[in-house]
Amino acid sequence: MQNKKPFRVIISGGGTGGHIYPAVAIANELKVRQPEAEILFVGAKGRMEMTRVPEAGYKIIGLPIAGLQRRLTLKNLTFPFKVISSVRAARQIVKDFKPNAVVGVGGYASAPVLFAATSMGIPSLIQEQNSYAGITNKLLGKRVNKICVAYAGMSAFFPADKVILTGNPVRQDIVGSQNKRSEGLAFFGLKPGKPTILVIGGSLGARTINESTAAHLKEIQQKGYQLLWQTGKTYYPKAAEQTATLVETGIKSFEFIQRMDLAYATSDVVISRAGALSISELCLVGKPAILVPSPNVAEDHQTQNALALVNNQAALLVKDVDAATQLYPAAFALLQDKPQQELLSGNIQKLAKPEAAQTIVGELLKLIK
Ligand SMILES: CC(=O)N[C@H]1[C@@H](OP(=O)(O)OP(=O)(O)OC[C@H]2O[C@@H](n3ccc(=O)[nH]c3=O)[C@H](O)[C@@H]2O)O[C@H](CO)[C@@H](O)[C@@H]1O
Repeated sequence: MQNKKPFRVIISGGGTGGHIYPAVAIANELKVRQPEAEILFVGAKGRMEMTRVPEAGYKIIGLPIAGLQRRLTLKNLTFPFKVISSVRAARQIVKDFKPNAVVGVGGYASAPVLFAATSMGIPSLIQEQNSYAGITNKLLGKRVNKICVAYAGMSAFFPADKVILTGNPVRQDIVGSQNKRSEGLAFFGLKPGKPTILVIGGSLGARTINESTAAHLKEIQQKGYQLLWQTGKTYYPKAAEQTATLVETGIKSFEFIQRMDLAYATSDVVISRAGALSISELCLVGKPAILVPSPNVAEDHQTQNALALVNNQAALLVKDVDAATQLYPAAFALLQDKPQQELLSGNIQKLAKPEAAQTIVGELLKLIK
């Protein structure tokens, strides 16, 4: 299929920030290298990408696709129909947009779009964020041309000749966030002299981390610390109530933080889930971190993500089951211990891959040419 310039690229996938933001980072880098390129996102109706992608300045179309529920529910009866209509819709989108290449970043929409594109012979690339590949990406790996990964040893899941170790692409504003501390303090209304804890529960929030944080709010205040606490949608109304009288002392809760670059820049210690993108971002910003891997993800891959850091003395780990008793004692101890902060910060920075977006876009452009 011959296209006239400017060339066109579809980026498909989403579901959570860990899939959406690498996609945005790839799109941004593509725009830097090829300002004329037309980029279309394809996501899943009702999921986070349908708001976050337009916020980042890109057009998105939603497919009716949804996941299969692990429990037996009536919703599962509609699953095959949603898959069929999504595959049809994906084929039509690919036919209409006539992309020169298609990128898949994981999440529900990735599969039908890449399936359609590869069956039409359109060059394609997958970006796999985790150290463990799910079933969909394993199947797609056989069909696509290239697979950009963030961890060594991924040829256990994919054909070795297609795998390229690039790292996870991180948004440029986060890559350059080191010098934004005063901007961050002003943005969040915090004081320069007080140490700040940043709490992030992945893009959807984390119940255990939220509960431990709620239980320690008084102590955080008494110790003179500030807090930026991202709770996710479900917990936010409760957290907003719990922090209402503490806001003046620099203890603040958020459903979602748009300016993660400023949140990282402002913080002294970070408490976080161990999603692949959070890990990649923490490496780039070089923050001392305590990771609490989610126990609810496939093959316990967040523990694997976290251990890659912990085994290099680049982060601390508190298990989800121990969070209630151990998380904040560990955070308070770390805030008191400058040498430990410096050790973790130095080591975590060594694992950063700041060129990931550039390398991936380089591979994509090679495919198009
Ligand atoms: C529960 C679940 O399935 N988690 C998976 C999901 O992670 P999930 O999306 O939760 O988390 P990640 O840590 O990978 O990425 C979060 C992304 O959202 C951004 N962010 C987060 C909070 C916020 O308030 N504002 C904001 O912008 C972060 O900066 C980051 O870019 O995808 C990851 C990548 O495939 C996986 O490793 C995780 O295991």
